[in-house]
Amino acid sequence: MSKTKIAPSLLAADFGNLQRDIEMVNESDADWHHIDIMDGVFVPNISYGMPVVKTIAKHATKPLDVHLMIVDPDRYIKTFAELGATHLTVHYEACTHLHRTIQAIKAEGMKAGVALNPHTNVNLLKNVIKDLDIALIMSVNPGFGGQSFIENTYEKIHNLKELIKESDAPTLIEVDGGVNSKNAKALIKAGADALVAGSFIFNTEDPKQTISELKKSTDRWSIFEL
Ligand SMILES: O=C(CO)[C@H](O)[C@H](O)COP(=O)(O)O
Repeated sequence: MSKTKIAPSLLAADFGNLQRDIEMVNESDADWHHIDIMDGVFVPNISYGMPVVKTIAKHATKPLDVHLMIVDPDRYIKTFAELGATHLTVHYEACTHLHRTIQAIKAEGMKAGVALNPHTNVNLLKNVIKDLDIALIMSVNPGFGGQSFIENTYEKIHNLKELIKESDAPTLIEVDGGVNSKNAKALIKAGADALVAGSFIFNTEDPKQTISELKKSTDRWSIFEL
């Protein structure tokens, strides 16, 4: 089993000290910066837009894992590529022509991801799974940080892992929402390859240390214990 990626969600960072928090992630054991874009239409919240992403990209030294919680994401694929996104994830529920959208993301040189809301069945990815670099399972209803983890996520991850294996697809499973040190082991056991965590990391005294402990635990579980 390969090592689990850790992606701190900058939604929970201190925006008055954004550069400091980005540099903390740079220097930490995290693998990716996770960037949540919310439009107030697809989800009932607005996060931040292009000027902030540009600032993040200017200071970040790790891959930029951008999660678009917006309607009609095709309009912004090129823009996010130009801003420096390395991974671009769109929502299944927001795409009428999902196959075309995935190809457009790849054509811009980015890894392509598709996110599923908690109610969306993983089997709906069957016809695109081989094209996907990332399948992101939302373990909360998207729109806000700090929500409680939804328990049926484990079963969804398990079913998605089966689909990936059956299809011989290269897809990583990313989990986002309410992730912490208590549920991380079960998530990896179910098949998660990447964990997004916001409040669990940034609401601690020493976020860098929290990342380090999470990374060490997940490495151990990935390699020795599961
Ligand atoms: O996509 C998101 C919200 O829609 C966030 O990435 C997610 O909620 C992470 O925050 P937390 O770890 O605090 O739950």
